[in-house]
Amino acid sequence: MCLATFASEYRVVSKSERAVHRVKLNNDCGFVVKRTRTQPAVVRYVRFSETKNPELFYQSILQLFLTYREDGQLKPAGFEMFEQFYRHGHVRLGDELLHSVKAVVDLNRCKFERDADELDNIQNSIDNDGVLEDAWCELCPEQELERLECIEERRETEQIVEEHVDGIPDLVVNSKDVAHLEKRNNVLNREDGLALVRSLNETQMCIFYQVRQWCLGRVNGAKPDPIHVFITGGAGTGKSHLIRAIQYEANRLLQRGCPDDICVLLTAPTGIAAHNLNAATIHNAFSIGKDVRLPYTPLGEEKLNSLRAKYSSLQLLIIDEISMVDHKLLAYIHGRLRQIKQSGDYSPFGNVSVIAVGDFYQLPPVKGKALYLDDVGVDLWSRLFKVAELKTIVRQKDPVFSELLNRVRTRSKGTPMLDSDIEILKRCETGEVSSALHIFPTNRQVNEHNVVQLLESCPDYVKIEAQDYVNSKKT
Ligand SMILES: Nc1ncnc2c1ncn2[C@@H]1O[C@H](COP(=O)(O)OP(=O)(O)OP(=O)(O)O)[C@@H](O)[C@H]1O
Repeated sequence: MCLATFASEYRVVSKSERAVHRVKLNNDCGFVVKRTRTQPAVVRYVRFSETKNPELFYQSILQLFLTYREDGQLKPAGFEMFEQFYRHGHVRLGDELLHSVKAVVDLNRCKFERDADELDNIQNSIDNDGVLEDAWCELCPEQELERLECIEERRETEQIVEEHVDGIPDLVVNSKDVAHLEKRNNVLNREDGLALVRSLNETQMCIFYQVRQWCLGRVNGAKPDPIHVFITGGAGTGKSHLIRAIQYEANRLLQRGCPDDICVLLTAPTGIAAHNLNAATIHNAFSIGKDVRLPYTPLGEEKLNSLRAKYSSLQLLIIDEISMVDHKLLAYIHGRLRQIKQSGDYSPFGNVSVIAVGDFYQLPPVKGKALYLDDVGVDLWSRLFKVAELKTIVRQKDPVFSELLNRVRTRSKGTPMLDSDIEILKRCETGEVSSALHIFPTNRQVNEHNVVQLLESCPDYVKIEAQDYVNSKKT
């Protein structure tokens, strides 16, 4: 056996130790015993550099991995260098056959030197470039970030505990009377946030991670280009669910330590859409009037200053229900962000990243043209935004019904519906009068339904005739 095998499988027995199966060494050199462990022991030995000290390198590997009895056998007559013997020599082993020295050494060596080449490369790069100060951060930025966050969170908790121990009288006596915490209602706690992220399906997760990667790039100072993503998909494919997860994660990553900074802004074009998402309307968020006209009218200094202060940290804008945003409104968002961010060039949206979410099969803009129809002026939509599509309907568990909904969604006006689809929809009719939300195709039907509902819920109504008038432009 070679020296490395011997060192890993046997151990020297001290004189006083009475090991049962000890083996006596020749020339009165003491005793050894086979180790009882199932895995060979790790052997530590000096590693010489093959390029810098070739002679020592080859001598050491021959000593460790070739079977020999005397030192002279490692460089027999006829070989001037250990390397020569390693490469061209032959030895006769216990099986009486002639073996190449290289084959024997390499075979034994690979049992002990796993990943040795990688380790050599690392050692070389450390020798040449020195130790990287933040190596872990480069290798695995996400884990490093989370580690730093954990440290930060722990420090904060420790601080709070310390303050509590010191005992601030007002807070200790009756905290309810003297202080209250204001909860920001669109901020999830870590547990709920993680649960939300874990609930995403594969496609949602893929988009989520792309945005997360961008956020990490920003936080790590890599200055990635702004992203422009259009997340689309039919009703119930989980668009809003996904943006809630994105909003949570992007806020968590970008908002480094200042909870009041607005780094991620969630908006929607209409009040109802904004209310449902706990978001701001686009008009309100950017001080945009009701009737926007092009060319763009810049915002006055006073309002601009307050928006600059409010959005100084803004890095990501999310616009839900993008199907209701028209070209003019998008141009105004671009204009406002350019003014707020003082980008000084024509970079879209003042270099703020934008995630637009919606479904062009759903409601179009109240006035103006939908974004997928031809652009006016600068192209802020079709060439800029990358499309990410969610296809699986998660709102419905029944796959047959989901497919039906998808067919209804993409059906053009003249195409008849499948008989089987009509039959399934008819089966859903219960005939019951219900207070559930009703959807009608025309305003007239909506008004009729609303009046009926109103009279039912409030029979003692009083009718007051409205008097409408128009302000005279002269006065
Ligand atoms: N990955 C998921 N796993 C389980 N449920 C999900 C998932 N994604 C979304 N949901 C749920 O499916 C329902 C529909 O999702 P969501 O409202 O986000 O869809 P949407 O695409 O925004 O629909 P719409 O276009 O009608 O607004 C919600 O109740 C949501 O909680």
